[in-house]
Amino acid sequence: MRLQDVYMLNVKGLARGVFQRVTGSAVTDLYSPRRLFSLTADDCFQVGKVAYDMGDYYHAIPWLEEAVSLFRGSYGEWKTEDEASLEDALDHLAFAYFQAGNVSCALSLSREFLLYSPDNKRMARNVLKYEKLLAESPNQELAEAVIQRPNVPHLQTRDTYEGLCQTLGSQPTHYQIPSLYCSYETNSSPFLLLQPVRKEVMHLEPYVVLYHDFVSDSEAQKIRGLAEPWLQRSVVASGEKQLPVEYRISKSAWLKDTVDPMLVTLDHRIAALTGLDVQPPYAEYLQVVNYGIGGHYEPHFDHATSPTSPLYRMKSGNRVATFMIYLSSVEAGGATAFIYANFSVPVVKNAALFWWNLHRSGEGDGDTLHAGCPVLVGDKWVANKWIHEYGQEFRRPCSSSPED
Ligand SMILES: O=C(O)CCC(=O)C(=O)O
Ligand SMILES: [Fe+2]
Repeated sequence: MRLQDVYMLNVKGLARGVFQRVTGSAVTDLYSPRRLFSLTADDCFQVGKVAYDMGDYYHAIPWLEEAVSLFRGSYGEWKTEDEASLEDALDHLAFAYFQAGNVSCALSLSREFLLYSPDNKRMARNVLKYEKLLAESPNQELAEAVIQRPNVPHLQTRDTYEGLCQTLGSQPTHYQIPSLYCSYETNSSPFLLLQPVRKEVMHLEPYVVLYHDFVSDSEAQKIRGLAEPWLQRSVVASGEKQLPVEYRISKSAWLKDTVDPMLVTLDHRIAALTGLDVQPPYAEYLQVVNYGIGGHYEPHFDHATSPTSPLYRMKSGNRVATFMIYLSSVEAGGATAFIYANFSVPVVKNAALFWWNLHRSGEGDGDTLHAGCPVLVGDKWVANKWIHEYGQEFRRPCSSSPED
């Protein structure tokens, strides 16, 4: 349902196995599967039932509609794996419509139910109730109640966020801005002089750059393999505690440099490229993150915004910068969206995204609000290296100007 909302997918299409965004009359393919895997009536019923049980009729109705229409089409053909039937779907859909204020739909579906189960007393009572309601206020018949999508209270930036996720990172106008250029980065490091890294400036304020082929395929695979046995549901800082939350759905693991010498090499490469000190305690261990289908990280800041944040336990200040490596590709979805800066970066396997979270004054840069869009198809892996303020005093000198 999250995927359906964020990518504006239509239920009929999903049930047929296609991933299309439908806005008005425009239809865009977000993913073209090589083979169509369609959903059964029972599959659609199960999805609708999840929403129904939460009282979320906005999502329940289209899924139950699809279930009813598929069950109708195959009535009499009984599939052994089916848990539900046309009657179950009609029953749930009728009640969902009633709850949503559409009594006439509730009535006709209930009558249809009685054709198949004429002895059902509960349904017979419902039919009488709906008939009475309609007789009392005949306008109900016309009431095409529009149900609102359940609101996600903490996500005020939802529309911008979803728009940026839907474009899947393609923002052509950005490539027409001359200050956004590509170059070979050596950063005066002897290490990089021998093998420069291809740098793509994505945005200036906040400064966000993408380093292509920062790791090799085998390094990415190795990092994923090292983390895999340690993966656990991701948490976020909430006050002084760390908690699992709906707005961050992924698994993650911390990898100490002592786990494998390759991680030391990786640190040296990050240090050469950023010019920053990434030795503990000036940077955190590598955090490897895995998102499954529907996994996401809604808009957030990487730096602490409260003085009681557990991020300060390292006693090396706030997170001055983020260095995030894409350890996999994805088939669809999963872009990294910068909400206020209004751009998104597609998942580019082996590339690394770097940005400053803090101004030179030490103040958090509110324009770095960003998110990991839900994965539509695929298995997304990233690794975060969070670099702290202390240790960088001569590498990124501070400034009193709040703009710097
Ligand atoms: O997965 C992404 O694209 C973003 C991840 C992120 O922002 C984080 O882990 O803090
Ligand atoms: Fe983040």
